Amino acid sequence: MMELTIERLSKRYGRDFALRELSLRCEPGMLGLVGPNGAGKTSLMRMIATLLEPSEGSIRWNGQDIRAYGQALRQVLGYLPQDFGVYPEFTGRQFLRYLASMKGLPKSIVNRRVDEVLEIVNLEQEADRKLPTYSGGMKQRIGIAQALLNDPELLIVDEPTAGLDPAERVRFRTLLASLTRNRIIILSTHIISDVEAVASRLLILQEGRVLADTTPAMLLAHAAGKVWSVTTDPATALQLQASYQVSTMVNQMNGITLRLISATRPHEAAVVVDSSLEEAYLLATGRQVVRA
Ligand SMILES: Nc1ncnc2c1ncn2[C@@H]1O[C@H](COP(=O)(O)OP(=O)(O)OP(=O)(O)O)[C@@H](O)[C@H]1O
Repeated sequence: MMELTIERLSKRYGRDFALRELSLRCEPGMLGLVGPNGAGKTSLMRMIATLLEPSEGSIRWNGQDIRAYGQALRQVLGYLPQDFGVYPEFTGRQFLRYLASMKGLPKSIVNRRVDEVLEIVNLEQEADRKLPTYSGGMKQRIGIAQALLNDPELLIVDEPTAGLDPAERVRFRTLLASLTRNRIIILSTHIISDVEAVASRLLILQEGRVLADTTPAMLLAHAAGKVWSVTTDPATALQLQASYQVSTMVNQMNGITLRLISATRPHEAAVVVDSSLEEAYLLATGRQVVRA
């Protein structure tokens, strides 16, 4: 059995809620946790990882309160925090061996398991280099490697692609996609394309509340017919930008092409286009734009 159940979970700092009455039931697959900075993603993940005490509510793993698991939770949980620091004096391999013993892996299997996780994250070639010589993407892959040492059933990854270049992001995404079988992965990001192809479910948080509990397909379906493209002169483009949510604006030979989000036709020359997931997300989270 693999089931994470969260009921009416809240986190308060003084009078401010970082998270407010969140309820959620997760089964194997990837849950993309998306929302702007400050939405409450890190607070939620730290509470699931038992690093932060909830103000109210419960988190259960297979029916049992996670705090009751104590040390046994280390067998189940893998966590890559947002501010994952590495020890400069270690090589990748030494670092993983060190963490493996910290996590209580039996001595007899440490070396073998470290080799296995190095292979999973494709860092065998670089394993004997010192960590400060790693690129941002390689550091994040070492971060995933350490989270995988215990082959966790619940893997929590907080904003792993921040600071990575596009090629490293794609590579990291592919790596995570390969890990979704037989485990629950919770991945937080404010870059929707990070979870687009891999998340079976999207939880959109805003100001500590669940704005939508949905799937990429459902989010896209909701945006159908509401994304438009129009090519126009610079003055009209500026007017449209002031009145609508604009997702892209590209200078062309014959004017400026805008993609914008609107329930009704925003301009007589506008045509409906297929929505990207990012546009569907903008639609779901966007503030109501007051028409000029
Ligand atoms: N230790 C703290 N003391 C006071 N307020 C806090 C503390 N930690 C977080 N908060 C507040 O709680 C809210 C949610 O923060 P949280 O870090 O969970 O959001 P987030 O979605 O992970 O954002 P980010 O992507 O920036 O980490 C924010 O308004 C934040 O300022």
